[in-house]
Amino acid sequence: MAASFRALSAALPNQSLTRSPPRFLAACSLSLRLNSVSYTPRRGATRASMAEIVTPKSKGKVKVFDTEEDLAVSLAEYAADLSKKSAQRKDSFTVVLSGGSLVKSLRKLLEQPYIDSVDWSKWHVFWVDERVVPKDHPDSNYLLAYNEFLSKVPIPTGNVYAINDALSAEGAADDYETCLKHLVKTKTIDQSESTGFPKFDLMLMGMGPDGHIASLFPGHPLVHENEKWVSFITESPKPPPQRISFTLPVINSSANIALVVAGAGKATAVHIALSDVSNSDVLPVQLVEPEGELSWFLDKEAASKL
Ligand SMILES: O=C(O)[C@H](O)[C@@H](O)[C@H](O)[C@H](O)COP(=O)(O)O
Repeated sequence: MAASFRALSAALPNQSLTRSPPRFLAACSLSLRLNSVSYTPRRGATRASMAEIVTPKSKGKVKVFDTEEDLAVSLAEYAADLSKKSAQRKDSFTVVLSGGSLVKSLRKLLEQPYIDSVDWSKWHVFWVDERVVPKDHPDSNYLLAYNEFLSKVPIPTGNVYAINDALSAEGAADDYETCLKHLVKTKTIDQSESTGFPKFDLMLMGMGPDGHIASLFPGHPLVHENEKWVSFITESPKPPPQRISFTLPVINSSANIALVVAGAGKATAVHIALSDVSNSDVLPVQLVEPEGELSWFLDKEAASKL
């Protein structure tokens, strides 16, 4: 698909709201269909070029952007739309963040029109995983999100749910689970009618080059935890070793999940996740199948093996 994508993106800049006829990509193990779309996001944002890959529903909607900058523009529009729809319906918009490069990709929400139009007072922010370090430690996902995003938007401080960094990994996981249970009881967080697990409005996650999501790593037993809401790991292959993580059933009870993946180092895992190649060790990312909608935001390097 690499060559087809390059050809398509070269053709995109001069189009406006046009959609080319679907193209079938013989090179893919899955019959992926590519629709090219050039669109102008909301007033104030710059134009972005994008290709959509049509996959079976369970694999989600896949958008491939020419650049990470275009990806960030579209991600802001996506998050702002969900925030608006949710705010029309209820008092809270529950958003879950991962660590890593995802947070930087949220930067366009800090610009117009979103910074003024999003109802930040309704946002409640959680972490799908957190490193068990003090909140002011450079490895802290909370610190990263605070520095890059949370300190720049008017989300009430009481709506930001960081872990208790005075506890052990096990203690912090239990404490976070108790916090979620309380918020489900008070109806700040929705609850899935089918699974009983919390149902977050939007989960924004990165993916590691090995196909891990949150702190669910390939081959680790935590991937199969299906009772707890939040669990812990003390020997994470990605440093630091001590982490807490939402479990897969919580992740999969979400109303919306965005997997935000950029860079050539992720291309193999993206290919495995979106194609039908059979691999003996299923990657955690392959197990993401939310109750609601799954959307992939890829740059062309991450999509280069599709
Ligand atoms: O705390 C963490 O380490 C993360 O939550 C982790 O799951 C991350 O999202 C991926 O490793 C992708 O990270 P990058 O986007 O930085 O590669």
